[in-house]
Amino acid sequence: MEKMMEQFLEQSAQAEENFYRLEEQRLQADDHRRETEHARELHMLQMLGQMFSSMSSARVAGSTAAASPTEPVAERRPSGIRYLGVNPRAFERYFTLGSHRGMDEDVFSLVKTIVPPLTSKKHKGQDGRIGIIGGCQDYTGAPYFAAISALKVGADLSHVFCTKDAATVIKSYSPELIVHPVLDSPNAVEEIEKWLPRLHAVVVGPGLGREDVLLKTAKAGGVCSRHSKARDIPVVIDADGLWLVTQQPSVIQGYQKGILTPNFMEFTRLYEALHHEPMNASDRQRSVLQLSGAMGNVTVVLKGEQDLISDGSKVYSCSVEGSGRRCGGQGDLLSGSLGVLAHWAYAASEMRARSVNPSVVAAFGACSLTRWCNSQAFQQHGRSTTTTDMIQEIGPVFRKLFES
Ligand SMILES: NC(=O)C1=CN([C@@H]2O[C@H](COP(=O)(O)OP(=O)(O)OC[C@H]3O[C@@H](n4cnc5c(N)ncnc54)[C@H](OP(=O)(O)O)[C@@H]3O)[C@@H](O)[C@H]2O)[C@@H](O)CC1
Ligand SMILES: Nc1ncnc2c1ncn2[C@@H]1O[C@H](COP(=O)(O)OP(=O)(O)OP(=O)(O)O)[C@@H](O)[C@H]1O
Repeated sequence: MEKMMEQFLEQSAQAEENFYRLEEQRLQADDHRRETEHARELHMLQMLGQMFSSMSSARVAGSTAAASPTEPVAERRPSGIRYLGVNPRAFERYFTLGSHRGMDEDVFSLVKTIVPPLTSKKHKGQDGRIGIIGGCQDYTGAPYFAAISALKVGADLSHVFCTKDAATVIKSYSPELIVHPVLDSPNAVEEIEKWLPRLHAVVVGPGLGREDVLLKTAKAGGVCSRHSKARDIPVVIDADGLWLVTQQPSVIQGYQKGILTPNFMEFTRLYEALHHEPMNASDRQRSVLQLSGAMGNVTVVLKGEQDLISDGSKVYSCSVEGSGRRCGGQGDLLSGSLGVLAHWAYAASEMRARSVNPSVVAAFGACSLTRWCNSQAFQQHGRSTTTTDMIQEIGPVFRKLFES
C-alpha cells in the first residue's frame, strides 16, 4: 500500500512537472506571438508615417507647379517645416568647396533668435529705421515694394529717398512711408546725409535707374557715405545699385556689413567685371563663393531657383518652396526685408557670440520669407499673383516661419 502510494505521488509529481513544462512552452509561444504582432504593428505604423509624410511633401511640392486654390491656406506649412523644426532636405544645404555636409536647422533657428521681442518698453524707431535709396521717373514700384516690405517685416520707420517726380507717386501708394524727394536735387548728398545718422540700415538700388547723376548720388550719399560705413550699418545693394558696383566694385569691397542681392543677370555682369573671364554657369556655388571672396567677403545672395548665399567662406542654399510665378518686384520685397533683418542680426550678434555671419543669417531669413510669401500668394491667386499679393502675406508668413 505504501509502495502504491509512493508510485502515485511520483506519477502525479511527474504529471505536474509535465503540466508546468507544457504551460511554460505555451506561455513562451504566447510571448513570441505577442512580440511578433507588436513588431508587425510597429512596422505598419512606420510605413503609415512614411506614407503620410511623403503624401504631404508631394502635396506641397506639387503645389509649386499647379495651384490648388481651394486648399485651406491655414492648413499648409512650408515644405520643410514640420512639427518642431525644419526638414533639412527641403530647406537648405551647406557647402564648403571640397566637402559637403548637412547644416540643417542651424541658420534657420538663428533667424528666429534675431527677431526682437515686441514689448511695451520700447519707443518708435527702436526696432528699425530703414532707408531705401531709389525711385525715379521710370520706377516707382520698386522702392515702394522694398520700403513697405521693411515695415511689414517689423521696422518701425521706412524712408524712401527718390527723385522729385517719383516722390508724389510713391507717397500716393502709401501714407506709411516717409518719402524724401531729394535724389535729383542739387544738394542731394547733404539732403540724404541729414537723415542717415538716424537710420539703422540702407538699401541702395531698387528703382534707382542708371542715370549717372543718380548713381553718383547713391554712391556718395548711400554706399560710401561716412554715415553708413563709419557708423557701421548694414548696406544692402540691389538692382541698379549693383550696376554701380559693377562699374566700381571698390565702393563696397571689403565692407563686412555690405550685402549684394543680384539676380542671375546682375551676378554675371558683376562676376565678369571682377574676374575678367566668363562665368561658369554650371557651377554657381563656386562662382558665388569666388565673387564674395573677390569682393572682400561682402555677403552675396545669388537669387534663382535656389538662392545661394556666401560670405566667401561657405555657401548656403535656400530652397524654401516658392512658385513658378516670376512677377517683377519680388527682389524688392527681398531687399527691403533684408535691410531690417540685417539690422536685427547685427544688433543681436552684439549681445551674443557669433556662430554664423549675421549677414548670412539675415539673408537666409529674407530669402525664406520671400519665397514662402510667393508660394502662399500663388495658392490664392495663381497666375495673376503680383508682388502686392506677396506683400500681404508677409505678416502671416513671418509668424509661421520665425515666431512659431
Ligand atoms: N514695378 C517696378 O517699379 C519695378 C522696377 N524694377 C526696377 O527696374 C530696374 C531694372 O531692373 P531689371 O532687373 O529689370 O534690369 P536688368 O538688370 O536690366 O534686367 C533686365 C534684363 O535682365 C535679364 N534678366 C533678368 N533677370 C534674369 C534672370 N534671373 N536670369 C537671366 N536673365 C535675367 C532680362 O533678360 P531677357 O529676358 O530680356 O532676355 C532682361 O534683359 C531696377 O531699378 C529695378 O529695381 C524691378 O524691381 C521690377 C519692379
Ligand atoms: N526660378 C525660381 N524659382 C523659385 N524662386 C525664384 C526663382 N527665381 C527667383 N526666385 C525668387 O524670387 C525672388 C526674387 O528673385 P528675382 O530673381 O526675381 O529677383 P529680381 O530680378 O532682382 O527681382 P525684381 O523684379 O524685384 O527686380 C527671390 O527670393 C528668389 O528666391
